[in-house]
Amino acid sequence: MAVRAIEWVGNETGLLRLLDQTRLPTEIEFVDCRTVPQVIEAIKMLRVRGAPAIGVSAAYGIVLAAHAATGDAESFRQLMREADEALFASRPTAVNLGWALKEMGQVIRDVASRPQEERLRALLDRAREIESEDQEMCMAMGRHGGPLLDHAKNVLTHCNAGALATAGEGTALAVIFEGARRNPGLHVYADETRPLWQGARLTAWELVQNNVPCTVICDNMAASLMKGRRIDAVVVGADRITANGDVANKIGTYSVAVLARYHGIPFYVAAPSSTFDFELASGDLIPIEQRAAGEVAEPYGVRLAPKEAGVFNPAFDVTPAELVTGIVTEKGVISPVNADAIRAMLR
Ligand SMILES: CSC[C@@H](O)[C@@H](O)C(=O)COP(=O)(O)O
Repeated sequence: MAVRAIEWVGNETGLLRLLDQTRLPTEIEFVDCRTVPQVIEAIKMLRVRGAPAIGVSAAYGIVLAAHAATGDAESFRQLMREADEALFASRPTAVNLGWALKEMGQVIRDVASRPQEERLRALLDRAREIESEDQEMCMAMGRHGGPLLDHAKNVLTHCNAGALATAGEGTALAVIFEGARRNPGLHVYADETRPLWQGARLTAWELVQNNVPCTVICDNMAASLMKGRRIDAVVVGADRITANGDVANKIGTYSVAVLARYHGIPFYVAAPSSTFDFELASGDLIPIEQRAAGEVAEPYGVRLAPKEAGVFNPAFDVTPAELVTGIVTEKGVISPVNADAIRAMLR
């Protein structure tokens, strides 16, 4: 992708530049964040979104928080604690956010007593590493997952798990891009992904940019395509995978998984190790973000449902492990999915 979704601009005292994903695909606009509240606003409003991307942004958010620190170790720790808690609370489901903050927490502990320039340098170094590790994990997922699509003509994906959602080429889209390089006829169906159209606006945009043939479908069309044998595989990303292999991802993923099982179509999840949460035994323990009613009833200011109607708007659902054919990680494909296989591969 020519434009970068996330970029740290400058040295230790620089700023975080985010591609404003709410404006895509019609406008390429950036937001410059110089403070933690600006990063939190960008995460909450989905200017930056996708599990790995919000983890990387939060890591840079900690560097921004440290700009304001001038005092001793204790006041530095206090300031960092406040920033960590505020960033952590910005979105609840993707575990990458908490994972990245934990990584930064280790640096905070190590450098609290050091001079301010050293603190900033160490924090920026770790945030940059988190970003480049994510890039490498994306590449590795592509390498491991691409061959799964060698014999596919049509692949379906849901939401956006591409370059916009990560620091690299994506998770599910890294697999699909590599699949398309190996198997140039590959065509992608992109679920539009209601209510915020991450599929129609973002995935289709990325596929077009990369010259991969794609067709946008409404979320309720996959069943009919599958029945007509027009989908050979499904590849999606994940926001959190629990110890037993249950997968939280964008709302609607679960229905795609059920449909895939019914029609005998392989259903793959692509996710880096930062998306695994071994502390949660199963998917019913994952906190699911509830978002504003207006996203469903009045998207982009156009009222669709009467004001008096109730609205249910969970941002994610959980697909049980038994519906997942395999999980593509940076270490390889885990298949069939079970807790022991996951631990053995990632530890
Ligand atoms: C590599 S991104 C994987 C997931 O984070 C993605 O599929 C997803 O559900 C994103 O949801 P969003 O609400 O747009 O942040």
